[in-house]
Amino acid sequence: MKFLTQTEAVKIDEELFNEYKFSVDQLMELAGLSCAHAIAKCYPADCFKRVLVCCGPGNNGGDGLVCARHLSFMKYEPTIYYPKPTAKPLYENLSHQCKSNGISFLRSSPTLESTNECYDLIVDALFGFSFKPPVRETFVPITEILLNTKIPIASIDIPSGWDVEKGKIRENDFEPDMLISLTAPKLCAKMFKGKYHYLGGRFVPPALQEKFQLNLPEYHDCDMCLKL
Ligand SMILES: NC(=O)C1=CN([C@@H]2O[C@H](COP(=O)(O)OP(=O)(O)OC[C@H]3O[C@@H](n4cnc5c(N)ncnc54)[C@H](O)[C@@H]3O)[C@@H](O)[C@H]2O)[C@H](O)CC1
Ligand SMILES: [K+]
Repeated sequence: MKFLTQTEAVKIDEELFNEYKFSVDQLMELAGLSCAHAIAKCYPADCFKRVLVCCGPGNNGGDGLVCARHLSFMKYEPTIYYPKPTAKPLYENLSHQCKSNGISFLRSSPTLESTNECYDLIVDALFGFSFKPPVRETFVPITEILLNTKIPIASIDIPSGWDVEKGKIRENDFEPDMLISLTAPKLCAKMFKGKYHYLGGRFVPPALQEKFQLNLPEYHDCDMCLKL
């Protein structure tokens, strides 16, 4: 299986939109749904009910909003922390759908103590493959919580803050318990040492897989995600 550079990840994304005519909403829905499925396989709702979903300003954050909505249908109780909501219809609609499904949004940053006390699992949907270090000020408190909490963290696509290609290179980069690589793993995933690595985003057309020589393993039956 191929591990993608940042440029390859961006190129595949562009081809899905431009050549294959997917809309971002379509892919985000499938990506977020596959993350919820992978999480449900590893952290059952009866033990990991209270989930803090941390969402960033880009599409990784959008995946998080979709994931939170699906988790709420799977007997979890998600809470969303979305410190920099993006003023675009896509994100506003996703937020609205979460609220309409009874999911609450935190008004201010949680503390390490409140996080440890109130949640059983954290979903990291802060940054994906377009992240450029260093982490900007708004997101510093939450990344410090991710670094110091003992609650398991499931990262969507990239552990937020990691270099997309070189991985965990900074002292304060946190170590997630789970990584769900979307489309194909990025190079940083080679450094992942957590318990569960899943592949999600079962939407890559065979011709595109071939063109980028992704060499993806086969998904089973009707599964949305695959344990790597
Ligand atoms: N093809 C696929 O597999 C799909 C993947 N999806 C998800 O989309 C992300 C990539 O999304 P993108 O919008 O390009 O970027 P990010 O979410 O990674 O982040 C951009 C966002 O973050 C801000 N930002 C960047 N660096 C920093 C920083 N140092 N500090 C603070 N903020 C930062 C930037 O300004 C933007 O606002 C991919 O990983 C998947 O998760 C799609 O959902 C479906 C298709
Ligand atoms: K992430």
